[in-house]
Amino acid sequence: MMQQTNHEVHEFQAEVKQLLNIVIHSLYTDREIFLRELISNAADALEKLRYRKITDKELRGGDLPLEISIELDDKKHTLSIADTGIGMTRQELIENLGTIAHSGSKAFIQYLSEGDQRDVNLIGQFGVGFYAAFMVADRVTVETLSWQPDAVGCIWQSEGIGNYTIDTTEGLQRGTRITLHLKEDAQEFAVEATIKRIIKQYSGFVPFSISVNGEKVNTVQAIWTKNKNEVTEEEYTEFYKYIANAYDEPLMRLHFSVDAPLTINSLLFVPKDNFERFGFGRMEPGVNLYCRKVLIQPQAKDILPEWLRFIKGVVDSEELPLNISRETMQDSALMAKLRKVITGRFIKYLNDQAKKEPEKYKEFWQNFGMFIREGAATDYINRKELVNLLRFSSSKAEEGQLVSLKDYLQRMKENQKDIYFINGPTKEVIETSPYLEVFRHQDIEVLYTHEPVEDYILSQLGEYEGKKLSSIDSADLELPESEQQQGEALSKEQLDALAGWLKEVLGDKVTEVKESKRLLDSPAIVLNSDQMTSSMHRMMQVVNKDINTVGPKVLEINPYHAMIQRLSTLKQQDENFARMAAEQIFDNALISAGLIVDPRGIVQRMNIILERALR
Ligand SMILES: Nc1ncnc2c1ncn2[C@@H]1O[C@H](COP(=O)(O)OP(=O)(O)OP(=O)(O)O)[C@@H](O)[C@H]1O
Repeated sequence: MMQQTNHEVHEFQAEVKQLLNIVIHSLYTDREIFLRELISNAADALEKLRYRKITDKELRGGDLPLEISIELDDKKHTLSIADTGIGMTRQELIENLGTIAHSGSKAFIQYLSEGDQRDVNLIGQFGVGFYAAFMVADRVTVETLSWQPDAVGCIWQSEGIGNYTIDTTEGLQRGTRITLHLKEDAQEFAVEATIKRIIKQYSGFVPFSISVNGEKVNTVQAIWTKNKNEVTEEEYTEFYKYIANAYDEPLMRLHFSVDAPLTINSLLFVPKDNFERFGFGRMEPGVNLYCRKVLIQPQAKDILPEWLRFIKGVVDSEELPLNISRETMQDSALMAKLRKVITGRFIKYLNDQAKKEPEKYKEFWQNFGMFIREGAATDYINRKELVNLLRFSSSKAEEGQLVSLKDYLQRMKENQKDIYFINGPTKEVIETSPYLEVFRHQDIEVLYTHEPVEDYILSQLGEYEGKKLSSIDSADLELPESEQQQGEALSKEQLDALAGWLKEVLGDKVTEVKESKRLLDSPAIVLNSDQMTSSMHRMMQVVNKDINTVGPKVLEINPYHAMIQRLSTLKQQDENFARMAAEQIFDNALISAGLIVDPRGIVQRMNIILERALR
């Protein structure tokens, strides 16, 4: 190996420079969060060491107590925070404190640099925590020695502008000491009372001893192993803030213990916000796996199904062997059992919440409904229960009111065989579409779906409690019996002739043209004869970047509609113009179905039609 030079100058990665620039040059009210970020990194390093101790015999400083010590010097205006965790090698220093690896962080920096008063409190959630030190310091020194027996002690230093240096050094003990040389306007952070208050506020639940100038300031406790009535609301909230890296209160909480088939103590939280909704990329799982209060795996991947990645919390099971390796964890029967119990319990909890606290469930649904839908679409084991958690708006729901399949079932008409649904981007758009006409007329409720995945779930499901689930843009729909429409209509012969002619004009775009039994006010409607709904077709158009991927449609026409009657006459008098009108009627129907139509043809046609109308 090449001899390392003692002194090296490195440049920060471009994203880090950008981030530091934001951190240094903007004024934030909550600068004190920097401390929580550093404490949380120290605690992570200690957790990792605790794990190493179980798996690696060859470990430096095996007898050192696992703790965090903060030293303040209000004369020199410094704050230092030391931990006896895993430390970092020279290479790790370069990777960890010179670059940003997490892809979500890049999106986050983008977000921060776009607004004036962006919420910098989000910093901790995007893996850029360490750099928060530069909110209060104009120089930061990191002294560190890795747990690995052959590692060399290193000193990292930077003023947060452009570059940093690394030197090697002797005489360090295992772990990391970070020293902040406080800015002139941040010298309150060398005051003992201030620091103690901040620790109490943000880091009360760090599971390692924290001392300030030699005096211990926190009480270490694993509240998930306690009884519910022994834990206060404040303790729960504080614990949540600690494990979820959050600054607010959780939306929901589930604390439970089971003894069979496994001994489990678990404390799970649903956060207030869902960052995935805002385009910050896919969330990492947020549940830590413990065995008798010892962290076995942080952010464990296999303890919950993927769609539950929004949950933060702790699962502690006595049956987990302490030295279980991450590989065996993945496919062990034990993990599968744990996953089954916890997932089942959480789904049941949500169902109970929906009954007990409907308003809260509504808030949950608005933020996290996407995960429930994902679960219902992908998790075959739990689909049956997840379906009960789905919510929809509907033709009978008030603005903002949510309807479950069960609600629908309860108020269904006696002779009604199907549960009807229809897709569309919003409630307003759906309610002006022709699909609803006959259902509104007969006072039959229709559920509204807004995402293709909902249509996918409902069609996969096929039926609910013995009632068929039917999309009302389907061609072969068994319509409820309705009374004959009144008024003037095309005769049977006229209708057949018009339908035949339309089929010829529209060619491959339609499989069939026929009289509609479901229209009252609209001239025509397009329907699907495959198993897809129009929103699924639309998604295909977008994914394939080709609007022609929509298969042929069934076109139904309304013989009572004046436009259809005139078209029937016009096709004899001026066939060219009638063809144009027919194509326009068809395109209008596609648009009503929410499909993408080539605007060029429409505009050209509309100009000719308008010119004639304005004559
Ligand atoms: N005290 C420490 N001991 C050992 N490694 C550390 C320490 N502080 C930081 N690191 C390393 O530096 C990396 C970057 O830290 P940073 O706070 O920027 O992000 P993070 O900790 O990964 O993300 P988050 O703050 O969201 O937990 C950490 O992942 C860790 O590997």
